[in-house]
Amino acid sequence: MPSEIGESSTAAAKFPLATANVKSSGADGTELPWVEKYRPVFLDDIVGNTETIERLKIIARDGNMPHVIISGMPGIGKTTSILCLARTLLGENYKEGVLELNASDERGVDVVRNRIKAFAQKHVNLPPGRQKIVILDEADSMTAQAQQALRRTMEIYASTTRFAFACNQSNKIIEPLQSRCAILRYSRLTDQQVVRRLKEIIDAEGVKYSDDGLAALVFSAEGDMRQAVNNLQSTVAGFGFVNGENVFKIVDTPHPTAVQAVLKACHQGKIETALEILRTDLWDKGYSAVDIISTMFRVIKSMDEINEYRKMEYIKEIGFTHMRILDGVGTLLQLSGCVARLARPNMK
Ligand SMILES: Nc1ncnc2c1ncn2[C@@H]1O[C@H](COP(=O)(O)OP(=O)(O)OP(=O)(O)O)[C@@H](O)[C@H]1O
Repeated sequence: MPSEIGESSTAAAKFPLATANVKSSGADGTELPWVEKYRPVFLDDIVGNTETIERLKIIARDGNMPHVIISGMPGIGKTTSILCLARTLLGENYKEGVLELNASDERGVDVVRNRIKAFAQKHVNLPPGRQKIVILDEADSMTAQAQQALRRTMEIYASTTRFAFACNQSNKIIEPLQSRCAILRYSRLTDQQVVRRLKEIIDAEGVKYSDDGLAALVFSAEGDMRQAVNNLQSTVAGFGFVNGENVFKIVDTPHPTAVQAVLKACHQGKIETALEILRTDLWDKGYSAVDIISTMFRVIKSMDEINEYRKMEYIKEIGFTHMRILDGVGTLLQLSGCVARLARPNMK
């Protein structure tokens, strides 16, 4: 079945680089995106979600992989974990033993009926206790009909073929498939985990950086490692030096210091100052209302000078304004109203 072999070789080509053994450029000499260059090769290299990764390591050691669904937000290592697991389980048989299909491939009912079934029927010599693996990335974007068509295939060929689904929302996977799989949920990576990985890459690439640059990368990534690494690479490519200012220029979101200044002024009851900063440092610079309000939400959570009760009140107000903005009223007046309401309880 040449098409399946072709498919898996593309997959194999996607992750050939161990952290300790990195190639710096692609086949045509262009520099690889760092997310690919530093994509973990072994389960040990994956940062975060320790307990779940430990479970995968046990499966990798004992073989007999169950059908699995790995769900969680984007960029936290779901696909990478499955690829590492498949590589550990199948070793040199990876090419013939894996069929990887992602959202860019056609994955309708016909593909399930023909291609996946043909792969499941294909004979591949694997070590004892190992099965072929079908990896369905972004499985939540498969139609319900295509998912239905998988039900029987998964059962009939279970002795020779196992399925691994990666998705953002496991509830978009139909119940019958969920009940056939072990469901592993990945959580957002912590700031420390993102920092750790970024520092490894920074050291390996000899990047010049400052601590506020690192903090800005972590702040803007919100636990998404792919985003953090991409922003790091873009900042290096654009400015050669990673500091807070450069990172926020690259990610094009409001600088948290400006947003913090607005919130501080509100907390001190200085409404004119708050409105002035809102207008000149944020709105006039072209940031959208959604960007400003969502940065407000993230900044306020980390402002220790505000007591918990007041913080909750502020968050409620910011939340209501966020809703109105999402409803379509993203004007300066809307934001100014929010700022006024935040400042009011603190005014004499
Ligand atoms: N936990 C992690 N440890 C180390 N690197 C990671 C981790 N998560 C993501 N990365 C980096 O981000 C890139 C993308 O990760 P991956 O494709 O596994 O994300 P994903 O969770 O499957 O996202 P999506 O839901 O968008 O498919 C990897 O190539 C790797 O460089």
